Amino acid sequence: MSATITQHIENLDWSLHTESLNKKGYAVLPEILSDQQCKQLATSYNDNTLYRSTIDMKRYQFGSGEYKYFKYPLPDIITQLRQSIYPYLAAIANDWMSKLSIQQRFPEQLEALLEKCHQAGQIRPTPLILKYHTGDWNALHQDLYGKVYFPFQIVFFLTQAQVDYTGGELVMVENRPRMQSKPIVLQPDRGEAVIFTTNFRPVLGAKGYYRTSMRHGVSEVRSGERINLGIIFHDAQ
Ligand SMILES: O=C(O)CCC(=O)C(=O)O
Ligand SMILES: [Fe+2]
Repeated sequence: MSATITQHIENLDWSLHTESLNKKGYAVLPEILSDQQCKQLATSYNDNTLYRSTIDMKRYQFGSGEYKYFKYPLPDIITQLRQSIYPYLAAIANDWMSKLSIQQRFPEQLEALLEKCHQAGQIRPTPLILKYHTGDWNALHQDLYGKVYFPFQIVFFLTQAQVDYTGGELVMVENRPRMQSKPIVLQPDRGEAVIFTTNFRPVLGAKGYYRTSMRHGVSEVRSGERINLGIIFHDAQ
């Protein structure tokens, strides 16, 4: 694994990000990717040897825009990010399962989670790269892809808001049982990343922990071109 990415991930303030995930269901990671890395990943959108499929979002009524799923073996940088971030999130995931009295526990290393996916017939890689132009958007959704799913995912911003595009905010909606939903709207800088809840998280109420579920999407891009990298940890059916 590349020392620089692993080191960089180790040096993040994980107690701060853990607190943010526990309190809000998301955390913004500062300056994860360099401008050069963002540029390289964004350019690789056009290299079709890297992908297993291309999705026209309009065709599936997912919104408007296009995305591509990477094939295995993933580009090194994606493998490194996925492997080095996973253990921090697995610890939080297990704490969440225990708070919600759910038996399930997640392994400490990504390889073991992927093994579980494979045993469940989920063998296709899920990291993806998304490209939106003026007028494009992404409907609110969840990325579960099968019985085995990890409660966190990450989206990396490869283009710069107000420079490369306007609009195109990352939108999250938290469904609170018997209450109105909470909207969250973020527009991080290029190189930053947002970790968020894939499905649900524990919230402490008067009678103990209850679940709130989260969906995410992207508001309409008003101008320009917006390219993001999504890292989902479980494989798909
Ligand atoms: O384009 C975005 O910011 C969101 C992409 C997305 O839905 C994902 O990464 O799962
Ligand atoms: Fe998504």
